[in-house]
Amino acid sequence: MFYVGFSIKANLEGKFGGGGADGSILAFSDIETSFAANFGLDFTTEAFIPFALAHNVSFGDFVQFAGAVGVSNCIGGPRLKFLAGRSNISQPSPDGLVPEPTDSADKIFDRLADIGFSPIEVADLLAAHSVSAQYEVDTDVAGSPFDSTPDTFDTQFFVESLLKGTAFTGNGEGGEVMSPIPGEFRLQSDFAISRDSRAACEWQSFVNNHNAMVTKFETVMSKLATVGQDPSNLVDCSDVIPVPPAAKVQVGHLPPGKTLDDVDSACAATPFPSLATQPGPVTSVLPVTA
Ligand code: HEM
Repeated sequence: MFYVGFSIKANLEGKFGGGGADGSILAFSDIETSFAANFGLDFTTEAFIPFALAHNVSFGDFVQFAGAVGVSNCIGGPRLKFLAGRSNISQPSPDGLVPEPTDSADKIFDRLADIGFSPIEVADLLAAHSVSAQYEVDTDVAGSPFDSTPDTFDTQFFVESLLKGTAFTGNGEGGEVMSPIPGEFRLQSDFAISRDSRAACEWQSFVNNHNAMVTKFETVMSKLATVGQDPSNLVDCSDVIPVPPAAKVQVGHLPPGKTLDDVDSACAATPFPSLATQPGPVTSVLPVTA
């Protein structure tokens, strides 16, 4: 839900490449929620639009405000910067700008480079999947989360995404690959990025460093929130964003039953850190209720 339709390349070529973080997904929700990559976001846009209108806030500001408040509710979450003052005039984004779970790492890195993000920054952004679940990739297992602690903004997503996959949680279609824990859903895109040499060391660096993960996420989210905008025209209203509950742990753990042998080490420069295995029986992960 944080994505922005924008293309530096198209804009340079004189074509409309999307207005960036301009709230066009709310202004033109009927058009943009019909794009395959935005499937299911109609529930969110329907909920957001009346709030933004009732409080006379631009759609672009409202999307960023809702995202910042949303993640601030998560234990260990970031306190995202919130800049206000985006214009409420936008055009519908072109289709095809939002990455899909079936995309290769090359395709995603090219797409994100076209809005100004490096592969390392893509890894930083994907901390968002620490508090995420899927509802639309496989509706039969709606709510299956991307890590075993979807209510906590912790490093488990980075740990568990590097474990060898053993079984499908869903039907294995639409961008699902095998996950290491029953009930956990793994996107092919996360699998590919976590093991790609351009992002793998950044990805691995977070497994035992919660603060670095949060700080880097805050930085890249500031950038994402102003794609297509001139930040000097916006006013810093970050004081209105709540302070998230503090993280309980800095270092991730291997889930019960897993050892370092189950890790796909993908960073050539540094060995995977020696994480403890959580004691107890092997469990499965329950779906998140929306
Ligand atoms: C880089 C490529 C990315 C791909 C291919 C991707 C793909 C996906 C997919 C397929 C889902 C499940 C949607 C559903 O079935 O309901 C999802 C969920 C989510 N993603 Fe991403 N994502 C990417 C990057 C990001 C980024 C950069 C952010 C934020 C900074 C983000 C935030 C989220 C959130 C918050 C959810 C959970 C939505 C919910 O719980 O309803 N994703 N992502």
